[in-house]
Amino acid sequence: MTDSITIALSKGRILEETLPLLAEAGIELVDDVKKSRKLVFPTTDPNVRILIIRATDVPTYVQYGGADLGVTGKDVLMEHGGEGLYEPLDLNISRCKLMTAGKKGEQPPAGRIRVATKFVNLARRYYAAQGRQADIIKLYGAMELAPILDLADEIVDIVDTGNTLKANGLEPRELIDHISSRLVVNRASMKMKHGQINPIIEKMAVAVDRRRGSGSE
Ligand SMILES: Nc1ncnc2c1ncn2[C@@H]1O[C@H](COP(=O)(O)OP(=O)(O)OP(=O)(O)O)[C@@H](O)[C@H]1O
Ligand SMILES: O=P(O)(O)OC[C@H]1O[C@H](OP(=O)(O)OP(=O)(O)O)[C@H](O)[C@@H]1O
Repeated sequence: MTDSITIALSKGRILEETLPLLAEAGIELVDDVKKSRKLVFPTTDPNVRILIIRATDVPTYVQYGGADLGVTGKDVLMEHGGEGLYEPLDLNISRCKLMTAGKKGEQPPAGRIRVATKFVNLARRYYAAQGRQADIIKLYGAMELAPILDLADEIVDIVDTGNTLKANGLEPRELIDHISSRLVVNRASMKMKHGQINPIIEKMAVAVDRRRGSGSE
């Protein structure tokens, strides 16, 4: 029997950068996602469908089996914790850095530090590992405003070109980790549906290697 496979993706850069890799595994969207209000999409493989959900929800859907596979940033995975998930493949897409940042020319306080971020769990772990006392303030976006409005001394956020920090009078401080997007797999699905999931992983791995080799990332 052929099981059906559900893949969770998020709109935006992850969707755009994952679709060419899935195409090399024979999985292509039939509809134009941008023009649709649907959340579940059929693909050219009758046994595979794609869910379009919020980036931060991808690990949760895969953990609880709502999706068998998903693609998510390492930052989101670090924040989620990774329970119930296999992480078999670094897709080498949506690359960026997870950093601390603060007001340009300002030093972080010597004692307790106030940190604004949407990554509260990973920020807590990071400052604890540094032996620094930190009050973590949860925000859902526009973290760059927090130091300017004196809500926080520092932020923990994604940095790519550094333009967003610069445009808001901030500068990067410490590198927490290099980030790229990962393929994640539900642990039970990996066992029960390995006959279908393994070939998808293998074909995507070949596509990732080829891109690395040709320098197109
Ligand atoms: N400027 C960037 N350059 C490269 N990669 C990035 C950049 N910003 C974020 N990413 C990576 O892409 C992933 C998805 O980011 P995206 O902006 O599409 O979603 P989001 O807005 O963070 O999610 P949500 O909609 O849940 O708030 C992030 O988790 C991160 O790994
Ligand atoms: O260093 P840069 O090249 O400026 O990129 C960093 C910005 O990119 C991301 O935001 P994005 O543009 O994805 O918008 P979002 O906040 O809606 O996710 C991230 O949250 C930073 O704000």
